[in-house]
Amino acid sequence: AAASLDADPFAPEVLENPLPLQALLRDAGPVVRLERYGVHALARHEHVHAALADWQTFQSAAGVGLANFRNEEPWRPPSLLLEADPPLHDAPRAVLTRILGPVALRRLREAWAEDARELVDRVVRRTEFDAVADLAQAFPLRVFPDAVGLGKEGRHRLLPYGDHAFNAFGPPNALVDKGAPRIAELSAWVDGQCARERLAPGGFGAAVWAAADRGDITGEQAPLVVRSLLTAGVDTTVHALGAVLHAFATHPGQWRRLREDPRLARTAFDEAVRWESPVQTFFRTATRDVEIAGTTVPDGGKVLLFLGAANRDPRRWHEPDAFDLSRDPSAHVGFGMGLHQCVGQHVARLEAESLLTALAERVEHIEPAAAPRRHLNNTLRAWDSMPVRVRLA
Ligand code: HEM
Ligand SMILES: CC(C)Cc1ccc(C(=O)O)cc1
Repeated sequence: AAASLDADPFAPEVLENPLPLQALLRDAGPVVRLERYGVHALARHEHVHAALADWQTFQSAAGVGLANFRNEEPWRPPSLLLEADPPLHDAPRAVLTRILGPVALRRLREAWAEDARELVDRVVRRTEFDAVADLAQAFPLRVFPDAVGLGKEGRHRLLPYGDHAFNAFGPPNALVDKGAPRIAELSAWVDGQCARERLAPGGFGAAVWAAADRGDITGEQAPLVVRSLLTAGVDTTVHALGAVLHAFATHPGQWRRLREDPRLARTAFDEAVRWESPVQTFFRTATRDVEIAGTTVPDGGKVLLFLGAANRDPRRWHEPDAFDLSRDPSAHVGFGMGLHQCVGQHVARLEAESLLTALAERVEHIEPAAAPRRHLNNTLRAWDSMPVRVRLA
């Protein structure tokens, strides 16, 4: 029978430092029973990868959180991408694939590079600042809402909305309770921003509505597809940028490598997504009694995928705990894998490339100025603050 643990992956001390539990889960066996939540956990790269690739057996339509939509009401109408299986998933996915694809993003490259240079010039002049507030949060919140076509008012609601959405994938714990009082107001605002008339021409949102006009998706689906952008597109990139800045601030040799070869910016970002895994975990639901490495997961059983653990699995990675720009990080599962693999990953990479390239031009050295402070979330590995000191080039 599978090993079983009474550990709580969503306990504050584990969210603060998940590495010990990740190692415990990987070494306990290919499948581990988490008694506390009545779910099975996969933490080795091989099995996480296999489950993500097998969307028929491990579905998303019953929700990718602990809540099982087969017998529980979702807290909001399910996403047509994240919480849908084919065929419902197909058209919304095809629409976003085109809108967020590398070709479509070329038109944003120069504007985002210029925006990053302006922001970096202003921030690094202070030589000491908070890399989270002044860069990791500031840059995405400058460029992404504009790219979607949001109005100027109320953008400060995006982060807390996403923070609650990511907490809601976990169990109903104190972190979910923390976001509950505001979520009705935040949801009303976010849902309002998805209406056709609220979205500026030329943005990702307007492009979704244009797809509805062409009949690629229906008019009822269009606002939900825009909601996906607002839910998934902010907190993820904010905390991934926090991760790459923290990686460079604590690995001066890697910063030197980037300065010598700024083309490494994209690789550096994917290596940081592997090393830190801003999205640590989420679930799938078994669509039949399925045997994994000798353990049977029952039909309807929830399977918790530990992306962060898989991204540091010594069975797959040489020196997994090292942040190393010389490795090829492309097999990481930090963006997922297979049918539901992140459709916004090219947007995230362009944001990171813009910001890191601007920083590498201006900053000769970056280091921590004080201990950083983590932001706890049931799904996201995140920072609240990261004081840094820089020496200008
Ligand atoms: C570094 C930043 C990001 C990370 C780490 C990340 C991570 C992920 C992961 C792990 C998944 C797979 C979920 C699953 O398999 O159930 C995913 C899916 C998705 N992401 Fe991202 N994401 C990021 C940025 C973005 C951005 C910027 C957008 C929008 C512009 C976005 C939109 C989506 C959507 C819509 C899905 C659902 C895709 C589907 O189910 O077909 N993400 N993301
Ligand atoms: C890592 C994923 C759980 C991020 C995410 C969140 C929300 C959506 C949506 O479609 O609302 C899509 C992707």
